[in-house]
Amino acid sequence: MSHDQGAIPVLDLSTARQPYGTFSPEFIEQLRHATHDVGFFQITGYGGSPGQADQLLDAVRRFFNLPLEERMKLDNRLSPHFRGYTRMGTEVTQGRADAREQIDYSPERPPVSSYPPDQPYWLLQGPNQWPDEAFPELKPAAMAWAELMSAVGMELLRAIAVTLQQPEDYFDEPFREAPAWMGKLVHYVGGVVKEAGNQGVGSHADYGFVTLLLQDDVGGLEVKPPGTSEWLPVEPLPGALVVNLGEMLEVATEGYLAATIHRVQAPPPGVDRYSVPFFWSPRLDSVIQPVPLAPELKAAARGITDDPGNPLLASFGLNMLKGRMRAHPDVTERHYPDLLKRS
Ligand SMILES: O=C(O)CCC(=O)C(=O)O
Ligand SMILES: [Fe+2]
Repeated sequence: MSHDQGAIPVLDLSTARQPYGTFSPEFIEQLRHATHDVGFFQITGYGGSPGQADQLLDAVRRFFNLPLEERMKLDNRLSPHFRGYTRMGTEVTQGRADAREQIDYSPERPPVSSYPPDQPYWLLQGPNQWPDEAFPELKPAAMAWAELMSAVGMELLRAIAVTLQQPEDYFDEPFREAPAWMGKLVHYVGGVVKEAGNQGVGSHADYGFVTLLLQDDVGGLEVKPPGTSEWLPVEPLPGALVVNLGEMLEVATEGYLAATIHRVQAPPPGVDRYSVPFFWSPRLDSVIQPVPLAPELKAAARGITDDPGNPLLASFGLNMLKGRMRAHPDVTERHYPDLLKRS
């Protein structure tokens, strides 16, 4: 059963499969509508331990309440892998500061010391930065969330493969062994970052396959469904995750599935908003091949976004690196001035 919120579908992931294991045709039809026609939706019934989501949001809130001096020990400018703490108002989207601070984290893997010049994305691999002394509970909570979200991301992608009339394991291969997911712990403020104005985070699409977003009850997230020009607010729904489609699905399907354009309005002055987006993403060296679409799906494909300011790349690693460099020009300038010239 779905309980849609106005135009925004709400799907119960616990009903996705039938008792004997295959996806339920009813769920697949709801998902096809949600992904192709609307472009984003919310899911409930995604599992996790009781209270896990609320406890994580609470931990995120407590981290951002630590003295700035403690947060700065994780300064992302110290990380050549774009990991750690981004100070308030220093991330850039659409050329403008965002009214948020955040921790970015990904799988803990050893840094790659040398790589071919055409594979610069290996620089994204490496260790995270955590407040081990000031707040030791944050890392296990964030990593447990990433483990849960990886399972949810894989399950959703299997269902999406079925909506595309493919076998359910169609997208499994690029995620094998070393998926390059990324999690963010985010704090938005109102009235603090003057240059940001009302931009919590500017209009963008995410660069992976699917994004699973946990948000508190403040609101401010808005999306633009494919082929429309109006922003729709995504009201917080307790117990649900918001799902966005990323650029890799647009590339793979020639736009039958469009990457969801979204933004966040900064909260009113004095109000704080917390969220935890999780980007379910494949290996850095994966190159996404076109899905062999049946004629009726091909006929409904809208083509790939042709934005000279944001060319979509079939190489996931290059697509992610492009996004990371653009969002964090200070990290890029400090560690990769040559790459900056090349791009
Ligand atoms: O915080 C949110 O609601 C969305 C954040 C987002 O879109 C992002 O970080 O990519
Ligand atoms: Fe996003």
